[in-house]
Amino acid sequence: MNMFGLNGKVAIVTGAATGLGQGMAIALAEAGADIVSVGLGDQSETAQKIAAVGRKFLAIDADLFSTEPIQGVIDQVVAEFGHVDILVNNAGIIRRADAVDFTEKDWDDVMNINIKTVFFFCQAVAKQFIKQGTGGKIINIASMLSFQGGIRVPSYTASKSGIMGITRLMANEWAKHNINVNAIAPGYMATANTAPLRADEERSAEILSRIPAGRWGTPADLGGPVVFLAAPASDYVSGYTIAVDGGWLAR
Ligand SMILES: NC(=O)c1ccc[n+]([C@@H]2O[C@H](COP(=O)([O-])OP(=O)(O)OC[C@H]3O[C@@H](n4cnc5c(N)ncnc54)[C@H](O)[C@@H]3O)[C@@H](O)[C@H]2O)c1
Ligand SMILES: O=C(O)C(=O)C[C@H](O)[C@H](O)CO
Repeated sequence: MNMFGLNGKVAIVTGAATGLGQGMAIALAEAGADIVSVGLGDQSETAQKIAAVGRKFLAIDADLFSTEPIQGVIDQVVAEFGHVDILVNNAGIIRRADAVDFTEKDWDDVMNINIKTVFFFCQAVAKQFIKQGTGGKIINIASMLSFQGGIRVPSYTASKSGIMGITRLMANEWAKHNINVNAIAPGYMATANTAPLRADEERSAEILSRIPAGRWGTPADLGGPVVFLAAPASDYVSGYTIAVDGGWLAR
C-alpha cells in the first residue's frame, strides 16, 4: 500500500474555486484523488489545474450559507463516482470590526458558514461513509485563531475555536467506523481572506515580524498536510489540529 497515495479516492473540497481550497484540491489530485469542488464563484481555474494533473473534476454550485444543499451534493457525488472518501471543509468567511461595534449579522453570517454548515456537512458525509462501510477522512480548516484570541474578528475566533472542539468530538464518536476527523490550522496566508491585512502596511509588518519563516503562507503550503490527513499514513491520527503557520505558534 502507498501510505500517501489517493488513487481511486474521491475528495469533496468546499470553497476550492480560490485560495487555500484550490491549493489543497491540486495537492489531493496530485496524490491521485478525483476532486469535487463545492461552492460559489467561477470554478474554471480550479477545473483547469485539476485537468492538468490528469484527475477527474466536478464543480457543484452551492451556497453553504445554508445547510440545505448538503445532502444533494453528496447524492450527486455518489451518483457520479459511486462513493466519497474524503471531505475537506474549507469554505469560510471573515468579518472584521472591534468587539464593541460587532453586529449580530456579522456574528450570524460567520457562524452559519464557518461552523454550522461544517458540522452538518461532516454529519452527512459520515452517514455516507458508514453506509459505504469504507471509513473515510474528514479535514476541517481551522485557524491560528482556534488557539489565540486575535483582534477585531470575534465571530471568526468563536467559529474557528469551535471547529477545533467539534473536530475532537466527531473524531471520538466516529473512530469506531474508521472515520478520521482532523483539522488544519493555517497561519497567516496570502489569500483574499487576508488582503485587508496585507494592504495595511503597519499591520502587515507586525504580522510578518512574528512569523519565523519570514513570509506569509501560500495555498501550496497546505498540500503536504492535507494529503497526509487524507491518506492511509494518518490512519492513527484522530481529533488533532495541525498548525501550518511558518512557526507562528511556536514563537
Ligand atoms: N488566509 C488565511 O490566512 C487563513 C488562515 C486560517 C484559516 N483560513 C481559512 O481558510 C479557508 C479558506 O480561506 P482562503 O484564505 O482561501 O480565502 P478565500 O476567500 O479565497 O476562500 C474562501 C472560499 O470559501 C468560499 N465561500 C465563501 N462563502 C461561501 C458560501 N456561502 N458558500 C460556498 N462557498 C463559500 C469562497 O467562494 C472561497 O472559494 C477559510 O475557512 C478561512 O477561514 C484562512
Ligand atoms: O487576524 C485576522 O484578521 C485574520 O485575518 C486571521 C487570519 O485570516 C487567519 O485565520 C489566521 O490564522
